[in-house]
Amino acid sequence: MKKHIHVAVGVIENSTNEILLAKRHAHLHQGGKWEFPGGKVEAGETTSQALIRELKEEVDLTVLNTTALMQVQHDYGDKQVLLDIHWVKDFTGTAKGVEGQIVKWVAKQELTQFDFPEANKAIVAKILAP
Ligand SMILES: Nc1nc2c([nH]c(=O)n2[C@@H]2O[C@H](COP(=O)(O)OP(=O)(O)OP(=O)(O)O)[C@@H](O)[C@H]2O)c(=O)[nH]1
Ligand SMILES: [Mg+2]
Repeated sequence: MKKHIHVAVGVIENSTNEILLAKRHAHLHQGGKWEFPGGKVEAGETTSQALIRELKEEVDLTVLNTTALMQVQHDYGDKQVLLDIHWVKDFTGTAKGVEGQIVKWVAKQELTQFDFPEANKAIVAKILAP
């Protein structure tokens, strides 16, 4: 049976309106592509709780609050994902790739130049025309 996974995804925006991207490790699903940091929602967590946990684990940011932005469902063939995307503007700390991944703050207009997983096209469109 195909795997269905629920993913909390953060569009993290800093005070100069840049968005944080991370590069997925080559061995992961959709490896080598850029992503918005986040990860799987675990049993008993809200999306916001999952995102707050993941952003600490992955990029060492302390998030105080998130706001729901949109949901995107996508079938990769091997896997079906439900991306639950939240805006994150309320955080402290300095972003770093805790798991050795490259992280980068990018101006919104430059987002179209990055190679994202297919499901992310709708997210980039929403960021550019909210
Ligand atoms: N984090 C994240 N995942 C995305 C994005 N777009 C997208 O299709 N995905 C997919 O959603 C799933 C998220 O899984 P993940 O690898 O981040 O999950 P995780 O952090 O909990 O990792 P884990 O597998 O080590 O527990 C992957 O299949 C990934 O390909 C995105 O922008 N950010
Ligand atoms: Mg992840």
